[in-house]
Amino acid sequence: MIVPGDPILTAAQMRAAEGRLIAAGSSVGELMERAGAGIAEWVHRLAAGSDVLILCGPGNNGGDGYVAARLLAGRGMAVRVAALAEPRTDAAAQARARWNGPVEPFSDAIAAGSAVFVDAVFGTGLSRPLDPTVARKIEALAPSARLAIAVDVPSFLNSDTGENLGSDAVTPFDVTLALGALKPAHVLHPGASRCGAVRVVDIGLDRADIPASVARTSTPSIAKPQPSTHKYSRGMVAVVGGPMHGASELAALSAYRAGAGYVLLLTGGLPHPPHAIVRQRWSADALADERIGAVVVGPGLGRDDRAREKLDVALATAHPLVIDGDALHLLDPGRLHARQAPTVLTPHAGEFAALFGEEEGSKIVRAQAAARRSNAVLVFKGADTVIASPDGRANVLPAATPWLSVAGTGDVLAGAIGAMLAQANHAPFEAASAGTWLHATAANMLNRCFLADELADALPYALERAHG
Ligand SMILES: NC(=O)C1=CN([C@@H]2O[C@H](COP(=O)(O)OP(=O)(O)OC[C@H]3O[C@@H](n4cnc5c(N)ncnc54)[C@H](O)[C@@H]3O)[C@@H](O)[C@H]2O)[C@H](O)CC1
Ligand SMILES: [K+]
Repeated sequence: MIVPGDPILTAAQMRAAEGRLIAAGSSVGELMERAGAGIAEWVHRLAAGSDVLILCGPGNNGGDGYVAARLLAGRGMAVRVAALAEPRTDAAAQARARWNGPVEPFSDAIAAGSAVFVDAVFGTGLSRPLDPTVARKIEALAPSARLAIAVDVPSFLNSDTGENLGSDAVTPFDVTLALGALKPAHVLHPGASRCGAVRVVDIGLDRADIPASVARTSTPSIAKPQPSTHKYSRGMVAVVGGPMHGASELAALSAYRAGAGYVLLLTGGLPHPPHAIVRQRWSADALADERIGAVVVGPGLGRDDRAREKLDVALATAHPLVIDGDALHLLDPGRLHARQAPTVLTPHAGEFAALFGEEEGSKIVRAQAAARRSNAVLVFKGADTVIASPDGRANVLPAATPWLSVAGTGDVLAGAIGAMLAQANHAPFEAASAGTWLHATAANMLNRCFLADELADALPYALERAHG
């Protein structure tokens, strides 16, 4: 149900892919020519005749810049080139030698500025924090230009993590031209918000030859109900409630809005709208119904002994399980290995750190490690969301609308994932990815101040898009 999205490669994976192309007969110079040609094409199109300033660094990112400069000048554009340092790779030195125009000192170019600014200072090779004066200069040029374009990644970003290794300026680029494939910096916070629109430039990497285990989430393919469909085949979701009724109500509503056929809310109480939610009191055998396709536990559960008992019952069932909110605070993730049915955990950064510690590495790497350790699918939430499977696959959903920062949206996410997980033909990683996509897409469609209830109500419109 998840259509493979654009692959996301680390610097080491990019180097390995480049190495395979070179082993098959290409040279670094040829790859750089392709990269430079792709950049020149985009800059030519976007600059619409304006003059262009290209800042080149010492490595192959700078080499791409020299190639683009030569090709743009060849197309009659006014191009200036400035260098931070002399080329340090053979390919970059050759690219510079083929650039016939002058190379200005870095500081002079900064002072003069230009209508279109192309940042080819550092790419995937940035290995340590940038000299702050250099970082500040790059970041000063971006807002002063009519258009700021980054080659591969904005030069102050750690390509593998999306961390800012420069100054704290937040001015984004307008466009980032990712060479060959996306990098984590294009999808992970804060890098993603500095990149502007990201376009992938083809440099001849064969899609079949590059790792696809980490990808940007694409639109899932979710089947519409068919004439033979009945409420249980659409999925029965049981939401285990607790003292905070609103949270479990939201999860239950959301499960229906994301397409579930039957939603059981285990809180008891008098009937009240929406009447479609079947309310029952909690009992130790409340989850015994074999028709239950997924259980959601955590929203509004509380953290007392009674909550712990309910979580224990849910863990002991053979139902797929979404563990969210309060239940994450009660959980020992080591226990999940004993479960036969799949488990999805939905922590935000604080809950993630409490469960798995503050480990090194990008959000993708940390989510992958936690998924392996706990034998669960991880939905590591935040401005960006990483969905990781114990088998090593990961999907990244770049930042959705910041209007999501309101109470109850996490409960809506848990319910949407529950609905996806409850359908018999949905595997857990795909279900978690699809639920996360529906949630973000509904929020992006609203894209204004909303209540979590309204977000749940918008899910059917996102679902419609996923029907193709
Ligand atoms: N991989 C591919 O398939 C292709 C990549 N291309 C482009 O090449 C860059 C990566 O090139 P690389 O030479 O490895 O790295 P950089 O250009 O990013 O710079 C490395 C250079 O800079 C020095 N350095 C690193 N950090 C710092 C720092 N903080 N301050 C000062 N200097 C620093 C480092 O020592 C090196 O000397 C990739 O992004 C693409 O743009 C190809 O052109 C096409 C194929
Ligand atoms: K760059």
